Amino acid sequence: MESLSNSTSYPPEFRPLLSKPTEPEKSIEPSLDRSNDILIPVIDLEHLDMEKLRDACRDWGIFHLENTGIPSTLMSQVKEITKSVLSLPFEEKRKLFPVKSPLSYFWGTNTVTPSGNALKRPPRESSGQYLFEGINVPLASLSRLLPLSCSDPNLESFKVVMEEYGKHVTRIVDTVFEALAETLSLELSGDRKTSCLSESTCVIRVQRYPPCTESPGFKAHTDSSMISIINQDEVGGLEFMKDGEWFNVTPLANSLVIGLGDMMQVLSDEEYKSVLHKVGKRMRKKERYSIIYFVFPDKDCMFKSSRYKPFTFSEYEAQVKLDVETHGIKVGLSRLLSNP
Ligand SMILES: O=C(O)CCC(=O)C(=O)O
Ligand SMILES: [Fe+2]
Repeated sequence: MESLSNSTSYPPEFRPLLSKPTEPEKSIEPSLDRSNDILIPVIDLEHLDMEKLRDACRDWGIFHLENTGIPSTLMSQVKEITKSVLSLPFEEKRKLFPVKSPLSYFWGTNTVTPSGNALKRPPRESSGQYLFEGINVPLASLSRLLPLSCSDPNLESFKVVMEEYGKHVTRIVDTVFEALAETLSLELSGDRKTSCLSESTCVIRVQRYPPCTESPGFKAHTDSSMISIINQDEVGGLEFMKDGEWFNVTPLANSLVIGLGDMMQVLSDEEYKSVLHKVGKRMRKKERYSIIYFVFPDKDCMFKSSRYKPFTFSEYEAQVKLDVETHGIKVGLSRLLSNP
């Protein structure tokens, strides 16, 4: 059972909503509909089956990736250090990862754009409806953690482990992206490929969802990324939409979840679709952690396709940010249709 002794590690708005340890323990929460568990395709990175990969992308937009080559010790370290850092007292997280710095701590869905960037303003009152918190870790800015790391040994490990994890995921993304290009018969030059998978804009986001009776974690959205690599823990809660219905992504040990983002939808000329997903209600007594790696194109990467007006990635990001700030939701690619 989760102890509430660490409730001060949560934002004050979350605290009244956390599950009480005195509530009766149930193995399955009534709100967690197991009938919607579904086995998404499992792709073996060591023995890539192109046909299976194409079907997974065309019919699902989301799949498990196994045999990723990430050492199991590193996987455990990533999870442990994520837990340690996010369990620091709330005020300490704010101090260590200020809102305006690249390595920023955020909480509540209204503080983060769907492309994974923290909005530069404090959370609104209404942010209590979806409860989660996280730290944005742009890989290119990790070295800035160094001066901070003397003050807390956790931070030194956080930096080292995230850098190591980042290297592995970059390798994985490279292989997966090349395979996807092959399934689409896309002839991409080296420069185009580098521009589609910009290392300078890659972001890891570590997230924590509190034990909570009623509130879900993250509202339905598509990612603005090319590809997102979700490392969810055994608590589960990740859901996606297929043929108009929500399904649970049942956690699969030793694997990563690959989700296609909006930029893959455009690059593939809609052969593949970005996956609509959310984090729903979970086991009420358990915290949930996820580590997500978003791969974005370069800011000036230009996209030309049959359905959309030509645009650069930074134009898309700006549109998404504007929509989120003015309407509270991401409108997404439909903004850029050539024939709306
Ligand atoms: O926490 C998760 O598993 C997914 C969160 C998510 O979809 C996102 O951060 O874009
Ligand atoms: Fe997402």
